[in-house]
Amino acid sequence: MELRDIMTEIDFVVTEELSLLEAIELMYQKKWNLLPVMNEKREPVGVFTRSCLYRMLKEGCPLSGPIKSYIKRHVETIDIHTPADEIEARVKHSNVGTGVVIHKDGTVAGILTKTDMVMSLLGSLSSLKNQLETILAHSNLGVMLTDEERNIFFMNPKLSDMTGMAEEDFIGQEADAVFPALQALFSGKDSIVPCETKSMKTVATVSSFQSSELKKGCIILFRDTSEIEMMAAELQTVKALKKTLETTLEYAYDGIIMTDEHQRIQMVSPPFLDLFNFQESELLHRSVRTVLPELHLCKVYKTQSAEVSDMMEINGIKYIVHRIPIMEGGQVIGAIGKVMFRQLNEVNELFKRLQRAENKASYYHQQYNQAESARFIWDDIWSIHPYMERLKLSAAKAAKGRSTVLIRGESGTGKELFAHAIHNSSARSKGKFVIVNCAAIPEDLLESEFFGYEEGAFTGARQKGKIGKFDLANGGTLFLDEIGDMSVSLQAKLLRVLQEREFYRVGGTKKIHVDVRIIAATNRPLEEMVNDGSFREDLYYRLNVISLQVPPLRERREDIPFLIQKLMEELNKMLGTTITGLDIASKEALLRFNWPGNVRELKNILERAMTFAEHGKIQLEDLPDYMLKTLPEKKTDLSISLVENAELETIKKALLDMKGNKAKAARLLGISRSGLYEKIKKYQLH
Ligand SMILES: Nc1ncnc2c1ncn2[C@@H]1O[C@H](COP(=O)(O)OP(=O)(O)OP(=O)(O)O)[C@@H](O)[C@H]1O
Repeated sequence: MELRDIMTEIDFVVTEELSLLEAIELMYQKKWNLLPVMNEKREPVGVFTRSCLYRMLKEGCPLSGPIKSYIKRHVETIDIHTPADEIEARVKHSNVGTGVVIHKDGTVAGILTKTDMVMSLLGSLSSLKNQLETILAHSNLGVMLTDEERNIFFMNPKLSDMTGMAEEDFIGQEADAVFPALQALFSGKDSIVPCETKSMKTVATVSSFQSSELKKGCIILFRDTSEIEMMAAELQTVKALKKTLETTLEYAYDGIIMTDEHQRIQMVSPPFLDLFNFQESELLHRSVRTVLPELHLCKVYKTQSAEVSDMMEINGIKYIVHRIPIMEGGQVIGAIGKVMFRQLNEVNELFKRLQRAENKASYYHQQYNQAESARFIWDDIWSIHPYMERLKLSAAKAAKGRSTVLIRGESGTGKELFAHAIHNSSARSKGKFVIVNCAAIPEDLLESEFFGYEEGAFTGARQKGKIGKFDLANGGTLFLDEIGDMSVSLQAKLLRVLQEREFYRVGGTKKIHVDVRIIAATNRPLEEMVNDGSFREDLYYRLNVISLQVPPLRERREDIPFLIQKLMEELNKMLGTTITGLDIASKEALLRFNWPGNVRELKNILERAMTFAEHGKIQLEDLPDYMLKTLPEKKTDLSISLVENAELETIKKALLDMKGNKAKAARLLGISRSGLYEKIKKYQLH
């Protein structure tokens, strides 16, 4: 097209006197984009464009008066020698501020351009384009642009990665031919579609664009779903972990509290809430320092190290607390507080039990070390009962001689104690005190236990031989406990040794002479056994040279309080306890009980009660059921008044303090001896 053709479409207007307003009106009326500008000789000097007008309006140019001066300032002429076709091209493609200057003869004088305007517009457009390109290049979304016909004209590097194809392979292609899945997007059926690409799974979304400046078309975004799947899986794991943690906290035996890096409470276990009587809402997201200062959890935020097994006291109750910081990258990002409370008593109890067991073990160890030597003396036989005191005196006298002693009495009355004390106060006290429990050794071993055996006496027997108890006790005392339980045949052998003071070892031929003192004990009715033939009469007479009868506890009830006191002192040492006494009810129960097992039973019951006692004193509930159930009824004729009761207690105490000495007790009480005897009779204190 000739330039002339362009210009012929435009009416030439004399603009010398043209006001701006008129120029605008003219351009709008004629729908012109260009307004040729003529000089006074009606020669065209330039072209005025709509954008020039807009700019003038924006800059606040007066709406009247000639525009020539403005044109002179803002419109410039380019080189006249510019080739016509280039000028034509530039005119055609120019949007703003460009015009053609035509000479009177119709030849082109040059191009008028608003260079500064065009350049700045182009400059900002290109920097915007650069920015867009950078964003698209680094985006982790695949981006594809299509024109109105859905032909691809752009794709970013990420989409090349996703598809494994170069940009050139796509450009110009129809998008839905390359990705058939996109048809559903273009048709509006789906707003998001899965799209299999070569290297990964993606989903695609589409949105259309339309601009007067740009072409119409679509933007298609491809998103890598493996990332989303990974995030979803991670989220799932986090959710599962949270649930596990919540369940653990719910069933944790201890009180547990967790805080974040700002010391705000994030989680609390139900036992913790129970313990401090809180609702969860009162603690969650609040500062642990404010709501639970006594926990001192903030310490670990400073020290950054765990504090394990600290003792804490809240409202007078002791707890064990662990404070543990949660660290990440050398920073405290939270803390855990663990309060142990329920186990504390159990731990204490276990600890106490362990201590008792240890004490007991060392006690027995001590006793074991003392075996084969008599451990007890007269002072170890605790009693205030006059009969017992007399018995001890008689036994002490008997100890001085060489005669055999037979100690009779119910089980647990202290017969063995007497045997020890007799040995210890005898001339043989430096010799061994050897105990044989005739009821505990199997019948067929009893003989070898007594007399020992020679080397090689039995096949399979210990080749070295064995020394018997008689041998062992040579020069000392042999205590034959439970003598009534010995077989008749062995009774004969024993009798022979007692008579001849000599014996043969099992399998031996050599006579062995011994100097042994025999003390025997039994709770069996030997006389009846002699009558029915189960105990040899001659042995009975041989043993029954000096006979001591130890009375059962129920026949010497005055001894009970004294024994309780002494046994408790001993047991406190042995068990490591600090029990100070008994309450009235339990004391009364112990006094009333019949004690079939005598002192041994009393000792066992006290040991058990002291183990269970929790308040420093034994109470009724600490005594065994079997005992409480078998308590004899209170004697009605003994029902006494409060005053009498006080009197009875005072007399008992006086007797106890004076170790049963009635004369001293009467003096202590300030009454006559006969007066005391009367009271003893009245209160059946025998
Ligand atoms: N008077 C006492 N003083 C101190 N402890 C006593 C007294 N009487 C008995 N005991 C204690 O009672 C327990 C039983 O005593 P012991 O073994 O001497 O009785 P026993 O009559 O020999 O019994 P068994 O006939 O069953 O052998 C022992 O622990 C002993 O220390």
